[in-house]
Amino acid sequence: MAELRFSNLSKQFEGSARPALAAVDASIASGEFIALLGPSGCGKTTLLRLTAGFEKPSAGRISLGGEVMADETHFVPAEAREIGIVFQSYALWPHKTVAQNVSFPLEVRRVSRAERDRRVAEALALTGLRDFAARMPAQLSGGQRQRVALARCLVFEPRAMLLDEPLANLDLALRSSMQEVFRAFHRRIGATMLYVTHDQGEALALADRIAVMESGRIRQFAAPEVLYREPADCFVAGFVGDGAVIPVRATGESMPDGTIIEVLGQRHAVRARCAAPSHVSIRPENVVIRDSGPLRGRVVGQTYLGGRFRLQVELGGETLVAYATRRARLGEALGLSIEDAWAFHDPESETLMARALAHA
Ligand SMILES: Nc1ncnc2c1ncn2[C@@H]1O[C@H](COP(=O)(O)OP(=O)(O)OP(=O)(O)O)[C@@H](O)[C@H]1O
Repeated sequence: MAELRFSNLSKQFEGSARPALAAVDASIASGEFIALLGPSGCGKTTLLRLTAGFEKPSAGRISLGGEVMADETHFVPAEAREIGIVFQSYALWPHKTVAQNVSFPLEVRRVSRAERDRRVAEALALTGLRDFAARMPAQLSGGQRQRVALARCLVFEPRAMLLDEPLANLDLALRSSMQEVFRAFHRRIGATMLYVTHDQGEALALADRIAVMESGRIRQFAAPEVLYREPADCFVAGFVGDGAVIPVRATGESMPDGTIIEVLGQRHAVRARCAAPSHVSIRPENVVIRDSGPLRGRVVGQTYLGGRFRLQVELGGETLVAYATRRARLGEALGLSIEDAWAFHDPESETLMARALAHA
């Protein structure tokens, strides 16, 4: 498996006013599991298709294992890149058995019969399909078909694997069991994986790092817990996870690992990496319900999540999200304090949020 690198990568489709990808820079280490996450039309599939070699970049470079796959002067065609692809639609041959489907990439590569049989058996064992070798795709469930697609991809030992919403066609229960299959599969073979998804739960559960995309750009590329705890801007704070994103006034007073801000009519100590934040991301865990808290809010919405309630609490024209262990009354007044929230500087926020909403 090989390192994958995008340098200043752009794609402008003919007749389109805005670039589908705008100067994307990112490096993916060998063996990393990366999720591309973002709203519809943000450029996820375009980045995957450029990596696969189905499209040519308008500018910039893609390299794999230090070799240039595409730039202004080079273009390695898709079939010569040795990249495996798993589509949402499975794309299996309906008239071939499971074993024949998995064997196909090896036949194309003129691998000997004995070696083919050995590698197909290994790929079927790895994906839990040993007992299904002789079945036809029509005799399989959606999850089993997707495992055939996975086996067919890994059988030729690709340099990287691209997965385009591979679980989007499956029902909720099957999705979570297939997530486990993907995770175990990645642990076993240590493949470099680029996984496109709309579903942030899936991205947070599976990926080593997530690239959050918006309008053809990567807004933040970080581990799931960093995206959640330390979003770089308003778009990421609003798109990943739950909670409120609120403009603040910086006081200029610093403290270890943070600063003091004014928000909701009070001063609050927050975590921050900049001296003058413009916004705060307040996750539900950051809102502590306590009678003695300095803030007073009113419950305007409530959802039972199983084990706890998700409350929407309005104060000062903003709506915070809090978790509670007991049911609240709509309209009930609660004392609150804000603890361990994260503040950041994002001058672009308003334009970005407007753009994202226009796409939603
Ligand atoms: N072949 C094409 N010709 C013209 N425009 C295109 C083409 N393919 C994609 N686009 C445009 O490029 C932008 C990015 O599209 P892309 O399919 O990469 O988004 P996406 O993030 O994968 O969206 P989704 O989650 O809906 O699949 C969109 O504005 C889309 O309309």
